Amino acid sequence: MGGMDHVIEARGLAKSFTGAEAVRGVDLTVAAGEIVGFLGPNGAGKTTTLRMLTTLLRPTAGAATVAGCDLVADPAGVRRRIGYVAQGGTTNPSCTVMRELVLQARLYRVPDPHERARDLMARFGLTDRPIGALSGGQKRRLDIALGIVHVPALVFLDEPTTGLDPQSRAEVWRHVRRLRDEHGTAVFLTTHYLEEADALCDRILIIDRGRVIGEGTPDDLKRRLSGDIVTVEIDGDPRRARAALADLDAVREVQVTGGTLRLTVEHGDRILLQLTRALDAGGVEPRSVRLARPTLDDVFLALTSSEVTRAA
Ligand SMILES: Nc1ncnc2c1ncn2[C@@H]1O[C@H](COP(=O)(O)OP(=O)(O)OP(=O)(O)O)[C@@H](O)[C@H]1O
Repeated sequence: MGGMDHVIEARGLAKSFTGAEAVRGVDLTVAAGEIVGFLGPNGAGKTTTLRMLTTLLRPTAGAATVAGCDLVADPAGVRRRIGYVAQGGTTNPSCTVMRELVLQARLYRVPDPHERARDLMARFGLTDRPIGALSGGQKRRLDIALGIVHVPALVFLDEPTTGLDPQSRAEVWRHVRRLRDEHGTAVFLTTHYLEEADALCDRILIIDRGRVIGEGTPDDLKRRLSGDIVTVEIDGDPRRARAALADLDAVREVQVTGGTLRLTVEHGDRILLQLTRALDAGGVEPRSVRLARPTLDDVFLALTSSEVTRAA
């Protein structure tokens, strides 16, 4: 670990406010070009962690390297090298899109501010209008364009699609993916939408009560929870079906309800054929076989509510 392959490396990052430990020792790494989502219930410590990583809040303990600079020793270096898109943005409604982009480009000493502004407008599908006249989705796209005007290797997005309709949300996701795919930009984002984390993120960190309690790709997290669920409907004797499946290692659990078998399996996509062959061999004809994965909502609820039980 370490070196230029990681744009964030944090160890034991903590923040106490008088009377409250908001973040209690967070370790995290983000690789170059990675899209990482930070999820957690209200008050979990997401914003506090994000504010520490973007130098807006000084950690009480711990250390981090962000975009190659030491967070505590060189906050100005971190600020120059990262992009930060705050919740709700900070733009002036009477200013126009072009002017705002040019100003931001000048602020970051981008070589040709007008050229850069035009390029970003084309890329984010924006025309030059007063910012106050933009739709919610266009405004968010402008916020992101402003955050990356200086081509940072890492951009922080705080709840990038909160309040947007599904279509505008999908549009923002498409732009975030393009940032990564075309420019290798790493993205660290907070979100309350599990569907967003699932669709957009390479990796997810789940934080609760100031600690990271789960981490992995969306698929890893779902698999770790309970495996996949295969539902098999049969016409004949369910006992016969159960016996036919008894020798399959990948089947962890079988529940029978009438003519329906609900199997908990490892890697459902890989064993579907094996499963139907075993049924064939046992002389059982399935009427239907369906594969379903647990959703990220299931994972999130299981992790955060088990934490509550443990603490109680
Ligand atoms: N300036 C502050 N002074 C005192 N306590 C604070 C301060 N900022 C945050 N906290 C507390 O720290 C904890 C974590 O807050 P934080 O805003 O980081 O959570 P969050 O995960 O971002 O929540 P949300 O999803 O609601 O935005 C909360 O209990 C909050 O009340």
